[in-house]
Amino acid sequence: MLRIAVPNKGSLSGPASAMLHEAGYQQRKESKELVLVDPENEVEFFYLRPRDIAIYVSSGKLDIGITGRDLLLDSGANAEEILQLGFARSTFRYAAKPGTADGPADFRGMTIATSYEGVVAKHLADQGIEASVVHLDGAVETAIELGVAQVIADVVETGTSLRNAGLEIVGEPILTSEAVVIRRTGADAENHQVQQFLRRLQGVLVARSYVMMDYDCRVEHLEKAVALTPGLESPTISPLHHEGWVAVRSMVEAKEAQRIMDDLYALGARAILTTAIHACRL
Ligand SMILES: Nc1ncnc2c1ncn2[C@@H]1O[C@H](COP(=O)(O)OP(=O)(O)OP(=O)(O)O)[C@@H](O)[C@H]1O
Ligand SMILES: O=P(O)(O)OC[C@H]1O[C@H](OP(=O)(O)OP(=O)(O)O)[C@H](O)[C@@H]1O
Ligand SMILES: [Mg+2]
Repeated sequence: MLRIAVPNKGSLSGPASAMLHEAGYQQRKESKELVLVDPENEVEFFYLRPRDIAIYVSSGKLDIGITGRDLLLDSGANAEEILQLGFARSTFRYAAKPGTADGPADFRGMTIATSYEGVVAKHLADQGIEASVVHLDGAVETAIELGVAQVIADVVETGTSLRNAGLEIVGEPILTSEAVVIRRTGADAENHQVQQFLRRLQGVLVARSYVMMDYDCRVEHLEKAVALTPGLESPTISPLHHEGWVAVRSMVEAKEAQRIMDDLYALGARAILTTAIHACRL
């Protein structure tokens, strides 16, 4: 049975469970459930604090886990990313009151508040900056107003939290993060169950970002049309009863679909349809 760690709270929890559900796995119905066995898929899910997941996975007690790249790096655990999942995207950045610092070099002697001590201590050490780091569990933006620190290092998505606290970003992003699947570093890459699990999640990622496009076009326009819709492998071309016309079927990126439909129409293609993909194995 494959043993998988899933975030039980916070920004990662809902989207992770939704993705697993979309991939055909059973998911817990109550947020208090800590373990769920899915016998049909031979998988056991452990709902754990996102911050603890890399530690469980690196210990070898669980085969794989879903967590944030920033949490993985902060933990220092012996685990590695094997798939990027595209949700809980964020950057991790320094921020301070305007006029405090132009860049990290100005942090010398200052105190930096963060929930990600591991990441911050390493970043400062790599740059040779001596500053104090104070650990806070959350709502780090308030630390400056309350005089606990002059600088914070925190997760930034829209920047709303920083703006509301009257803070501005200092320097370049320390890292960019998203939800990732992790396994213990050096674990058997060929493990059949893990490979199957990853293929299912990859199927969800493709189904979410691609649509199937069908259209009819004149044979003499086919080359140009196919250049617009090359597909992942190659488009399917079928003859039409109407001579001189073919039907084309190809996967296209959902965010490009409307532009491609306009371009195909301008080329003379007609009956241009897109349909959602519900599941897929590439
Ligand atoms: N506003 C956000 N937008 C996108 N990703 C976020 C956001 N806040 C946190 N994350 C990401 O979620 C993960 C942190 O999960 P965690 O559950 O610890 O934090 P949280 O969502 O802030 O919940 P909590 O309220 O428990 O602090 C990290 O990978 C982080 O980058
Ligand atoms: O740039 P934004 O879109 O504002 O998002 C970033 C904020 O979201 C998270 O906070 P959360 O609400 O989880 O509270 P926390 O600080 O207690 O973790 C994160 O810690 C930032 O504070
Ligand atoms: Mg948070």
